[in-house]
Amino acid sequence: MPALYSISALDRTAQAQIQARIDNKTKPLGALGQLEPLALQLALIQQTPTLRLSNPTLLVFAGDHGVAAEGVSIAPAAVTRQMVLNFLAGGAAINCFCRTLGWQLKVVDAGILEPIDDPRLITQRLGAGTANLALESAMSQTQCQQGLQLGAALARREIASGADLLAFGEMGIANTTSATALLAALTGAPVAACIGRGTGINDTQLAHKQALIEQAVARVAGQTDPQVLLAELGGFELVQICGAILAAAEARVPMLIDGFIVSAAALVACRIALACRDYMLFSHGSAEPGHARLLAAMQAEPLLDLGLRLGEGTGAALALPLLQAAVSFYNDMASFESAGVTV
Ligand SMILES: Cc1cc2ncn([C@H]3O[C@H](COP(=O)(O)O)[C@@H](O)[C@H]3O)c2cc1C
Ligand SMILES: O=C(O)c1cccnc1
Repeated sequence: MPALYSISALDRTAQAQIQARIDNKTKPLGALGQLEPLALQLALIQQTPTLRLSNPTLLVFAGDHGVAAEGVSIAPAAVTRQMVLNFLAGGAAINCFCRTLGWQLKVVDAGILEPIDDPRLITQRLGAGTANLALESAMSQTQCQQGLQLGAALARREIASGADLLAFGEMGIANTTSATALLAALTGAPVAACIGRGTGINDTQLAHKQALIEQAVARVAGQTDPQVLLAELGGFELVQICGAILAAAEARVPMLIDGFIVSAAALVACRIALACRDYMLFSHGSAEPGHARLLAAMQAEPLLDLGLRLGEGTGAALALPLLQAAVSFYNDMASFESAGVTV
């Protein structure tokens, strides 16, 4: 049973008025570049004269992948759990960026191999890792449905406790294999045009990864239902991110989409309910080659191009100051009239 989401496209009635406010700021027309459409989108989402971005929340979802046993990553599946412990200890790249930004990180066990008993971890496990997607469905439709609901419920709780922006990150060894399979299956692009080296695998591993993804995509040939494809090819972290995205869009809360993996979950969400695209902001272009294709499928223009290929929500964290800058210029920058500047 597909979930029903009540997601409305943006109300664009005030668009001309918002654009006029941006154009009347004391600067040449368009001179704030990409920050201008960013402010416009935030203003259309929030529909308030003063924009608010005081409580951004980053949720990092972790899950394990059965296909990792095929050696498609530089690391074994056990590294997912080790990295979750690293997140909890504050030692990962994303922890450093969050500290720099004064941003709180929340970590979710969506289904890593072995549970971790730590009250700081949000535990909503769908299982002990997925099945090998090359051979069989990664998870059941029931698990997928449950994952969408768990992700959505978490997003709703965060929003109810004041989050005014949600950002998503992920950790899951081999999840570029899952994300690539989803990209190929959802867009019909050949696997060879979607694939990349993820964590940095060698040529032999890359060839094997491609053969496995081709096998997975062939296994689901003819299937177009995004939720079915998500269960077949996804991961527990991807499913929960997808549910969280749908819930954020339903609540009209803006969200920051990170790199290749989170973008794959975002594309699934768009295929489930196209209107959720209106609430998405894209942090960066990943060095993972398929990311450009994912972004194109969502007509998305990322903010940063730093050659990142890490995930964890690192790009989303780095883009947050740009969102804050867009909000501050929209709220506080003088207009030509108020400043008495005549051009
Ligand atoms: C130590 C380490 C830290 C990471 N942090 C994020 N990823 C990233 O790499 C993984 C995806 O790439 P692949 O499909 O090649 O495994 C994900 O866990 C992603 O978050 C990491 C990977 C490793 C090894
Ligand atoms: O862009 C990403 O999200 C990414 C790329 C490579 C490896 N892990 C994540």
